Amino acid sequence: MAPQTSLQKDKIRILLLEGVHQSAVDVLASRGYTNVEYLKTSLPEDELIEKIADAHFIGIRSRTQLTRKVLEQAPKLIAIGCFCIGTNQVDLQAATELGIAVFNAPYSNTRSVAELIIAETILTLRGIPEKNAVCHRGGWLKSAKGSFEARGKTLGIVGYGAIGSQLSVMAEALGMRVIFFDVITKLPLGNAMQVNSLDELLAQADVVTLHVPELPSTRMMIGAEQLERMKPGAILLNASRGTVVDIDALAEVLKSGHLAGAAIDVFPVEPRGNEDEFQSPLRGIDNALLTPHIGGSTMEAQENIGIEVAEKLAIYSDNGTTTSSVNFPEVALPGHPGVHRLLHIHKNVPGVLGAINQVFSDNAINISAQFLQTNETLGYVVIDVDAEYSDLALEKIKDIPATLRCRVLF
Ligand SMILES: NC(=O)C1=CN([C@@H]2O[C@H](COP(=O)(O)OP(=O)(O)OC[C@H]3O[C@@H](n4cnc5c(N)ncnc54)[C@H](O)[C@@H]3O)[C@@H](O)[C@H]2O)C=CC1
Ligand SMILES: O=C(O)CCC(=O)C(=O)O
Repeated sequence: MAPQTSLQKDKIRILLLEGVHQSAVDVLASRGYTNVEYLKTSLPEDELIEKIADAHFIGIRSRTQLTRKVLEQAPKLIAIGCFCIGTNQVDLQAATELGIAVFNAPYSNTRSVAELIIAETILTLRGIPEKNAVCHRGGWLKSAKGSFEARGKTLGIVGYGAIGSQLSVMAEALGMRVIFFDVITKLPLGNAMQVNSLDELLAQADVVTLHVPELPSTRMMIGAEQLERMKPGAILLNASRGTVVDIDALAEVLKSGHLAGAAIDVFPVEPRGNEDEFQSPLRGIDNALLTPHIGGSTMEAQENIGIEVAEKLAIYSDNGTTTSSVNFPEVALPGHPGVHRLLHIHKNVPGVLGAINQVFSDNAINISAQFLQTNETLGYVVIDVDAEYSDLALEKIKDIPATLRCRVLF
């Protein structure tokens, strides 16, 4: 039988947005979590605030914005599951300050994105987006002009992380020369070569592909200047985040012919769901291959993500384990048969562990096991105690200054 938590499991409310895969619902149900509200789209802020007010867990993809304002109105929220790689849609600092754990699936859709980029590299080098559009209008663009093999061309990867490095190996298998730029010195796979600057990469690459996270330092990293520095006839691919590229400047260089093509999966503003209109300055530009943020949307990836993130949420709820959390100190905890488990999340300031232990000493409560892990901001203390003492201990440790959240697992 699954362990009980501080609430009956059917009282634990889970809000799943953006059509996360059914596998998530199945995993949660198999662990006893059936109080799930499932929506196919993201929600506008006012509706999100209304729904999150009662939620203990929320599952989102890339569209839902969990801002500080939203999180401050989620008094019961224990954890957030990002059913994707990126976590830029969550105000991580606010989540941390509020003691809310954040989980994601850091590798589950890596392969899907890399495969899409390989396909787009070939399609854009052949001018297929434009030829396809012309055919749809009844035209016939049978010509080799502007069509190239991928073999022998230079692929410039910006961000050599999980996706960038996987892509590197696949592109070399096609006979491409691979260069990459990353802010960190990375071990190049195969014959790939790290270059020293973005400008160096832009000057050499026939195809530039972006795989950086959304950060203040990556916002608009490809603007008009960088686009001008790309080789005439080069191609830009973006499946990272929409804020990384100045989309108006990109529309200009596609119209002017400086770039031969682009494939764009992510946009500064994306529709909330499939019913909303997609608006972009790239609409109507034939040599721009546009996709609706589906880099990670394959059946394989979505099913795996559903399982991975739902398991992380359920395990955290069941026994307090935070392994691979994005913002919490990581603790892999054993089971706690026969004892109650107190979870105490606090600001990482001196003296909290001492204050907690003082409570146990003052009240003569025996500790069966204790775990402590901290990161820069948070301290996470887990204490197993005899069942009869857990209510008293919870009451006392809740009042310790610097406490953010505190709960007991039965
Ligand atoms: N289109 C889609 O559906 C998907 C999009 N993504 C996006 O792709 C991004 C990358 O994913 P992963 O490769 O898994 O991330 P990762 O964290 O493994 O790699 C990112 C790399 O970018 C580098 N980097 C950071 N700032 C940089 C800068 N200013 N210049 C150059 N390099 C920089 C990092 O050092 C790291 O090596 C995610 O953060 C997400 O936003 C991820 C999955 C699906
Ligand atoms: O599938 C999604 O909704 C988002 C995919 C993505 O961008 C990510 O994993 O970071």
